[in-house]
Amino acid sequence: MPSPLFEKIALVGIGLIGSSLARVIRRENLAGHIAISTRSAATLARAEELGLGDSYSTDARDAVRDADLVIVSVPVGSSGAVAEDIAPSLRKGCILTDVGSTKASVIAQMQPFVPEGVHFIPGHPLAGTEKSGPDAGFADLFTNRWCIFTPLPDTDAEALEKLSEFWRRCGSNIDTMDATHHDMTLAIVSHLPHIIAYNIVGTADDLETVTKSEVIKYSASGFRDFTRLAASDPTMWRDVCLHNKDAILEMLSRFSEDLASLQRAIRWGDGDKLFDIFTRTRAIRRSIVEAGQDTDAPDFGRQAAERK
Ligand SMILES: NC(=O)C1=CN([C@@H]2O[C@H](COP(=O)(O)OP(=O)(O)OC[C@H]3O[C@@H](n4cnc5c(N)ncnc54)[C@H](O)[C@@H]3O)[C@@H](O)[C@H]2O)C=CC1
Ligand SMILES: O=C(O)C(=O)Cc1ccc(O)cc1
Repeated sequence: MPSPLFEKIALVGIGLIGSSLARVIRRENLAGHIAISTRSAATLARAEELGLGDSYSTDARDAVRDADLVIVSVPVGSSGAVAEDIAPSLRKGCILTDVGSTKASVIAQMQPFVPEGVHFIPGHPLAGTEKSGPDAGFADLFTNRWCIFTPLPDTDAEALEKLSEFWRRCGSNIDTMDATHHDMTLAIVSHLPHIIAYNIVGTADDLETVTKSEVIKYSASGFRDFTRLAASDPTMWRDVCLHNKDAILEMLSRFSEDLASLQRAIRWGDGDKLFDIFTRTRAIRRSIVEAGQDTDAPDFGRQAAERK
């Protein structure tokens, strides 16, 4: 077993992502000490019952003191308040990172509070589920998933490499990009799918002719995938929408234009157009599967291991 990468890791927020980190940090022996902090006493008590850490506090300042890695895993709208709270207790030389689904807003909220000598490296693991809370996490969540960093111009290369090594040991592949590009990309591949899911499930629920029991009865199809996404945490997704507003609105307007074009093809019976669009999108799915990127495939783990 290699020696721990960090002496003390502080996890601020112990929901799906924080608790998955706690579990993989323990399994891979990545920290000499895991300090856990979260706002709610009940959540903290549950984390303790689950044995996720070595120390527990509702006071984030206590948890981060002497930590050489601090990971903030809270809804993106709370990042600024957390940064302001913990700033005076951060150890000089420590790495401060986050896992938020949006990056420009998190940087704007957190950076002003980052003390001189602390390495702030914004991050985002592209791994998750519709579940939340400390019971929902699992150690393999990050296996063969991307973790994207959006470093700032003055980010220390050594600190970035150390944090990359941490995420590699959590099982992830690393990529870096600027925050604006991240937010645009994630708006289309992650934020819009969730918004569309919330919308379609809400629409179905509103329809008086499609009673709730029919929604349940016939949902063993594409609709079922939407209901999974639409069960995602409301606080988290409210914050994503409010904090990636411009990119989401841009992608929604493109989406609406393309949907209107599809609607027109259906209205006018333009079968060729429909066939062309559906053929193009099928090719995209096939290229994902052929590239071995279909993480839902039953043998994805094996395929990924063989590629390494
Ligand atoms: N759920 C997912 O699939 C993914 C989520 N993310 C990001 O990870 C972050 C955390 O999400 P989850 O773990 O899913 O959420 P969660 O709802 O499971 O957990 C959030 C945690 O933050 C704590 N918290 C909330 N406000 C706080 C505050 N002001 N101070 C201290 N603690 C606070 C809660 O008590 C809870 O422990 C979010 O920023 C989200 O955008 C990133 C990748 C995937
Ligand atoms: O559950 C799913 O399908 C997800 O897409 C999970 C997810 C949600 C938010 C992120 O920022 C990253 C991953």
